[in-house]
Amino acid sequence: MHFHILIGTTSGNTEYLADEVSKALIEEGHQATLHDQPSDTEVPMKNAHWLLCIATHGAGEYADSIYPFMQSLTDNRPDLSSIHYALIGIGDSSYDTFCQAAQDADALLSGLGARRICESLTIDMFNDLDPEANAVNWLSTWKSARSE
Ligand SMILES: Cc1cc2nc3c(=O)[nH]c(=O)nc-3n(C[C@H](O)[C@H](O)[C@H](O)COP(=O)(O)O)c2cc1C
Repeated sequence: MHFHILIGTTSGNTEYLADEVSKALIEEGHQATLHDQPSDTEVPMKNAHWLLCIATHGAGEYADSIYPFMQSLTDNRPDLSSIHYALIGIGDSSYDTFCQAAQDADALLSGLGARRICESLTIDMFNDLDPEANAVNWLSTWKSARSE
């Protein structure tokens, strides 16, 4: 299966995490394409599996690299009914707006018809000692949801 990994990062932590997830998928024989500046000309907008890895910045805002893509979805409202997605939110629980961007992305995508296939993972950079390992472990949740 081919997975498109959409990265929302400002300072690079999420890119590192997405790389580790991508390696784990490839080791299992899947294809993975990393989109470090997602755009609707490059990310397949039909019949695709997306894994969004999104950090929250500002006061609950999308991280810089994915902000334009999310804005484009908000403005253009494409039909995403053939998209399956899963979501890893990255944030810091010392902020009131903990992982707000991932929650907003979830609401936006489901409102455009995309189907989330498993519970999202929330990574707390304040407390989580090994975020990359947590994300790779969580992949098994996603994989078992796909096989149902
Ligand atoms: C200026 C700034 C604002 C932040 N705002 C939030 C926030 O509102 N909510 C949250 O959960 N985390 C917030 N964070 C924490 C980041 O999500 C966390 O540091 C994350 O690892 C950044 O990922 P990145 O390196 O991929 O950009 C903020 C971090 C910074 C530096």
